[in-house]
Amino acid sequence: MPSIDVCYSPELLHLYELEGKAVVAVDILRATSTMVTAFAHGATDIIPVMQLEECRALAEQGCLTAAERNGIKAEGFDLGNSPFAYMNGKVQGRTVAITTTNGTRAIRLSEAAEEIVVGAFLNLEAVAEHLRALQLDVLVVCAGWKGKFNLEDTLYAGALAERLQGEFEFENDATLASLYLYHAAKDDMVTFLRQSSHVRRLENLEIHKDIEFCLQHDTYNVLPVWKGDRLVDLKSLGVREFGN
Ligand SMILES: O=C(O)[C@H](CS(=O)(=O)O)OP(=O)(O)O
Ligand SMILES: [Mg+2]
Repeated sequence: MPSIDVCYSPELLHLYELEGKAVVAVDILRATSTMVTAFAHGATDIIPVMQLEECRALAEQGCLTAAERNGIKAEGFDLGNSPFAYMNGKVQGRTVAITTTNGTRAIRLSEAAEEIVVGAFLNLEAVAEHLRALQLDVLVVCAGWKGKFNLEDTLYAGALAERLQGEFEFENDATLASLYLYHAAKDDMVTFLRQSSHVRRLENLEIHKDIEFCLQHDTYNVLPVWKGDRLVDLKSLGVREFGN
């Protein structure tokens, strides 16, 4: 039986073997939720990069550029990190180059893995289905916040563990702890997260709508995976609700 484990921060990745594993990179608020939304609304591919300058330079290759630092859209870029900015047709048929505070870092630091999948509550079942078919050991890599633990990515790890329970062995207590937290939170995650650091940090930025949206389960049948130097959607393009 394959296993599932959870790494609470990209800074802890040196403790884990990535070779031969499937990494699920997650940054619920908001980078990976936004990437999933971008694919659901027609983005052809996404290039996650770590630095603002690297991202800016990709405009010359015809990319739409998206950048966020500390919750705010960085100046001079086409888009920020709100999923709602990706729903208006702007990304249809386009390559999006994106850099965010935490999420793009989690993806790029996982490149030694056999497979990198981008996870969010929005595409939870699409990722679970893919992992069942792959039969590789899984490591959920939480983006956290600036190297530290966060609650929302841990809840996602718990939700994925719940979907895979019985089919994947729980590698250690990190998976179990994530699952217990998810059980405590799942009936009302918005309230559960009210005291969390991200929600408190960004409460003045009026992103409550974003938070509620990013906590919705199974909205999109989208499966972003790392291919070469970018993310592509294995389920291909277009706006689809789950099950269609
Ligand atoms: O835009 C976000 O939600 C966060 C901002 S912050 O780092 O929590 O201030 O960035 P992300 O890379 O999506 O975690
Ligand atoms: Mg985050």
